[in-house]
Amino acid sequence: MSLLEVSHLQKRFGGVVAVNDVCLTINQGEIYGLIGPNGAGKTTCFNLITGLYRADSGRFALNGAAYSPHKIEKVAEAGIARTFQNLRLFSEMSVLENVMTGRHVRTRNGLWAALSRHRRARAEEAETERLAWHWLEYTGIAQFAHYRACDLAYGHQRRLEIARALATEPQLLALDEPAAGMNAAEKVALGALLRRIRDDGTTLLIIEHDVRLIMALCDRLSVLDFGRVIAEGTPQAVRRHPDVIRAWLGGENHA
Ligand SMILES: Nc1ncnc2c1ncn2[C@@H]1O[C@H](COP(=O)(O)OP(=O)(O)OP(=O)(O)O)[C@@H](O)[C@H]1O
Repeated sequence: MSLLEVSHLQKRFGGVVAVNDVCLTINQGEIYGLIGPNGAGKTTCFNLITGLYRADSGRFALNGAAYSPHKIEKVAEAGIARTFQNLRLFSEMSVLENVMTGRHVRTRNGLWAALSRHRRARAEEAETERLAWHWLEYTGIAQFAHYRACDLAYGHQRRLEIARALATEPQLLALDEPAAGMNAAEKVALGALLRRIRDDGTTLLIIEHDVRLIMALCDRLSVLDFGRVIAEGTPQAVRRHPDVIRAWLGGENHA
């Protein structure tokens, strides 16, 4: 069953058509990849889906209903959470507090009420903290809960971004280059975490330059080139697609 359908998405920057008539369907419970050479339109596509940019044209449907990703908060409320290629943590806040900020999307009173002394807000805040601990355990960084985010090792900061995104209880978790800057062992561990997230019921959308990792991880993927989808399907099918070989993977390639 489809979770997110993107139809005829278009985005220009001046004379550049960054995303050109892109259609894709992400099914519930799968890991879906977006790959392509530099400048292919992956980030733009991702930013359109997650509300950072506004499309010139095109439509989105989430669980079969129209979805308009105009505002970041609306995107989170709709059940889509994302991480950023360049980490966007609250670097002076603790690891635990960072995850709690993710959870505030789902609480009734929100961050400001939580700062007040209202009894209901206090109870909600205790629940927020309990859930934040859960996500820290889940992502394997609970032992760093009281560190400042900026004092974590890079690989752990990436996990923290994932923990914070999971705290919003997303239906779709969108990850922008989650393996960037990681060593081989960290990538293997990341792959295991992402599979676990999928197996526990969250759908994933991933942009990643490490083709070997994404081919091993994704259930299906789309390949973009010059803003267009040139191939879509399982890693096995995509890897053999002549346009993909020509446009990008080529030669001894990384696949
Ligand atoms: N904010 C912007 N202003 C102007 N042009 C942009 C902007 N963002 C992207 N572009 C252009 O749109 C095209 C697609 O860029 P995009 O960043 O989406 O590609 P990408 O596949 O994510 O590339 P990379 O792998 O290098 O991150 C490129 O030609 C890029 O120069």
